[in-house]
Amino acid sequence: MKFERLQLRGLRCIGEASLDLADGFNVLVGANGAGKTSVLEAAFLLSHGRSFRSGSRDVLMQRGASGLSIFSTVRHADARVVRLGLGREGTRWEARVDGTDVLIGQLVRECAVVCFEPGSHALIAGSAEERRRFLDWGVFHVEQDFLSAWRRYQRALKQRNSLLRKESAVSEDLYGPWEQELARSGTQIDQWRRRYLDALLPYVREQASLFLGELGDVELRYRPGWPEGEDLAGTLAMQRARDQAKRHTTSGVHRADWSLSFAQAPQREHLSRGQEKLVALACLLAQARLDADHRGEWPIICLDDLASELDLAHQASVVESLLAAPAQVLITGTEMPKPLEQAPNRLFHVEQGRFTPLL
Ligand SMILES: Nc1ncnc2c1ncn2[C@@H]1O[C@H](COP(=O)(O)OP(=O)(O)OP(=O)(O)O)[C@@H](O)[C@H]1O
Repeated sequence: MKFERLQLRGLRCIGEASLDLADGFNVLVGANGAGKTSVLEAAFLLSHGRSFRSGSRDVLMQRGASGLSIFSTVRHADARVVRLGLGREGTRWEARVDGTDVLIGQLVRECAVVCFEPGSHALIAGSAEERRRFLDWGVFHVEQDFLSAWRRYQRALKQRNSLLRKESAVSEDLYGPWEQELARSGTQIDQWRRRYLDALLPYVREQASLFLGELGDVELRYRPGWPEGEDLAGTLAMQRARDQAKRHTTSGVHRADWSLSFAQAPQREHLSRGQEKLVALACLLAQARLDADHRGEWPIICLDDLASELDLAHQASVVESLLAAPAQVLITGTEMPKPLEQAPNRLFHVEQGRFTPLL
């Protein structure tokens, strides 16, 4: 899939801009603070409904502006075209698909964007929440019922936690239905995640051998969030007294995690900072490839400041693998990335939120 014309208004330093994007590599070059990353942020926002660099969408709105909007047509591999919009007027955020109001969460069904940026190494070095988010994004795209199971799980978790936090004693019977729901939806989510990681492993191996061949073979390990082999309903009932003391649910899929280990770097602490970034990139591109095989088209790939994140040889192998994909890529830099000097499909010079096409 690809963005055709990306139209932005009132986003950070961008007053108004319209970018006609090409099929392959779109390179945005400009000084620090010029507004390059803001374009990637807009692309990501249009697919995920959230920014990759700040928790709140509201900070994206240009200071003093009355509204923010992002529009784009997305052309799919089967030639289907959808028009996506996301914006805020006053205090309300709204999303549209082909002119019809939709929930912001529905945008992700229409358009997939994968983004590698300076914060991406958190996938390896950050909290388990980052890794669960990565995993669930992948599962969501292959398992139709994932979202509804996830919502049922979250609702039951909220209810059980609120029972655990009650000051006065509550009947133990009240826990039963919520624990059964947690076990039912949680066990389903657990199975989907394991299946997804099994499917992802060959893709991770392929990407990792390209970027990190010196580290040897890679394995993925999933930790479910409760003792392996135990039944979740039984664990929850058994741990109720402990959870009451802690005032929250300490076991379940919301506590799961996964990790990678390489033959030559069995623990994360064995990786250099640069290797952490490369592992994160290998995982993101592996997920993009799996997604491409599943839906028959590549997600849109955003690479923020690749030249300062990776050395030249690794930049070249990333570019080479994406040229072969083929994917639409949006890439930023203070200078033209060397491996793209010969052939960017489109080049924009960025200055103070304005975009000048040079190619
Ligand atoms: N809410 C806002 N309103 C107006 N301007 C903002 C707002 N938020 C951020 N900015 C400004 O917008 C610009 C954002 O730039 P962006 O991060 O896109 O730059 P960049 O070209 O990617 O820079 P770098 O190369 O330093 O990463 C910065 O100059 C920042 O000060």
